[in-house]
Amino acid sequence: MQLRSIAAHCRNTLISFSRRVQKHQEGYSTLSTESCEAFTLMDSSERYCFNPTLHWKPEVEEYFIKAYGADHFAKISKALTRPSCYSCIRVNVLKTTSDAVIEKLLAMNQGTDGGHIDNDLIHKCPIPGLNYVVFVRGTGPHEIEYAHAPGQPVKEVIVSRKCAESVLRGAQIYVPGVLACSAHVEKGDSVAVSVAIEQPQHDGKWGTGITRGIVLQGMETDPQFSQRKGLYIGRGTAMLSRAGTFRALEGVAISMSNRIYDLPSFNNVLEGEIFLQNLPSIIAAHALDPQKGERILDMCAAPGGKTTAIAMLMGDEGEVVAADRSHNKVIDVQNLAAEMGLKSIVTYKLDALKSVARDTVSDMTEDTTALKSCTIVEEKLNGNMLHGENFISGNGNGHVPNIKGKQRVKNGVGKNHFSGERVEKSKGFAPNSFDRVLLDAPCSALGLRPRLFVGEETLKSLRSHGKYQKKMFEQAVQLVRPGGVIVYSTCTINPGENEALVRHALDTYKFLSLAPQHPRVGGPGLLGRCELSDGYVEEWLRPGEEELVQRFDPSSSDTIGFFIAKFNVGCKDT
Ligand SMILES: C[S@@+](CC[C@H](N)C(=O)[O-])C[C@H]1O[C@@H](n2cnc3c(N)ncnc32)[C@H](O)[C@@H]1O
Repeated sequence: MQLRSIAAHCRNTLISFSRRVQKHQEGYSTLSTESCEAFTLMDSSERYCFNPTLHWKPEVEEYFIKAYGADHFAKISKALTRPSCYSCIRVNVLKTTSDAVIEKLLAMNQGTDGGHIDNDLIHKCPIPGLNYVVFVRGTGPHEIEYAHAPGQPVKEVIVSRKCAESVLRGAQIYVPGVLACSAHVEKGDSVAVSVAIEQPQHDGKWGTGITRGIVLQGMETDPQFSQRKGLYIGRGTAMLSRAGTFRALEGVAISMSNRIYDLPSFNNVLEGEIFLQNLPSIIAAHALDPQKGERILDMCAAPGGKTTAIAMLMGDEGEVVAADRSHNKVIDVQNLAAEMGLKSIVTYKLDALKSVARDTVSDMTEDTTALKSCTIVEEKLNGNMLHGENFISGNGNGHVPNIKGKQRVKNGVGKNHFSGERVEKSKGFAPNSFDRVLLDAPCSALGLRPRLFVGEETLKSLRSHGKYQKKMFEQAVQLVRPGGVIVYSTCTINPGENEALVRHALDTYKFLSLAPQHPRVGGPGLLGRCELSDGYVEEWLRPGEEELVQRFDPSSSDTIGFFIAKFNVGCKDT
């Protein structure tokens, strides 16, 4: 009962925050989705809006409609095309406080790309225990004239879909993102910016039909004209001429001055003190409930958002083992840990499918961490809880993870143990050697927003994510000690990667049970099962289980689509 009221409070808080924010928006010259559509109908040839539609493969649409119902899925689909209108900043409380960060951001009075931050737009997260998280509100959608001035010929630029997705999140337009441009665009010209979204082509493949560098003819005479309707993302100033843009290999091509969605960007702002992170990701770290002195595994860690959140929650005392299969991404984790001044993070390059050391005995002789972890587990099982410093100091000899490539020298790298040139490869870890494991699984990412194209997703590709995740989960189950915890999370709305994984886990590993999560902000999971026309059956949650998982729904509050399940690990002999 108490849990339910806290959950309701948290959900209401998030929703009321969204509403407050909507109200706030009304003070600006903004346009709701509905009025935007009406506006398009009244449209003169010079005025456009941003109102894209996601086109799903029919088989995928059928599946999601079975899961959510047609209306709900249409709302989710529409919400995914818009950016979330607040930036969520996790403050590094080991270095500073949210009050100090708010003060500094207000003193700067802008994000890096010029978006203004004023008092009304910045709030501490009201969810109990999360007041170290700061929300900065963006604005939009705004009504922006397509033409620079009434009656003037419009100079236009079309950018790639990936470029537009970043621009909608606050980025500038870089040279590689520009696909097409009007003739005679010179440096300093004001240009209208639209996005080209993949459409089915004559050969059956998806494409934009645009050859990079083509000249836009302008308005109705242009073959791409109809494709730009409803896909206008704002105006900017050309930083290069047309010829310069298509000659250059890098650099800013268009500096955006008027955006349909205006979100502050925090690139290079307060490095080490803040980290931009979606709220559900922060909540996933809380759900893991890491304790000081514990040994935690983050199996798919890069770029390190949750790893560093976990280390921070542990007060940087204990050991957070961060693994990823990509060498360069492991370096990203190292850099982030160094930047945030976190000493408890140890990084490895490791395929999560091979996380359990195959020959535990011989590997332990090669891997001092594995050897040490066995001792730790034994001592823990004997009731001898060790402290974080013990873990770290024992880790020093020959186990110094290193930074390769860009080294950030800000924020006291000297205090950190990342100082050399290598990425350590791991041969896997001993069974039962972690207190807690986070599997933030690679997934279809169908919860990330804004997303302007999903046409490449098939039922087959969605199902293959589910298979891959089950294999990784099997490794997680072996690595966590009896009495430990596994948190599984994804950033997708696909039940096949969420509820179906939970069903599989509970049915396969009888010693696992779903555990309550704190805080509880997301909604319930999906109950029942789904049978598709190809005969494929997917089992989801059973009554009583739905309130134990967290499902973040982009159509019901201003969030990315996300899913979190927490498992308690019982005695594995049963
Ligand atoms: C969802 S992202 C993780 C995000 C990260 N947890 C964070 O919060 O910053 C998934 C990560 O899994 C990694 N990955 C994909 N397949 C993997 C595998 N077989 N083994 C280890 N890592 C893998 C990818 O490189 C990617 O960095």
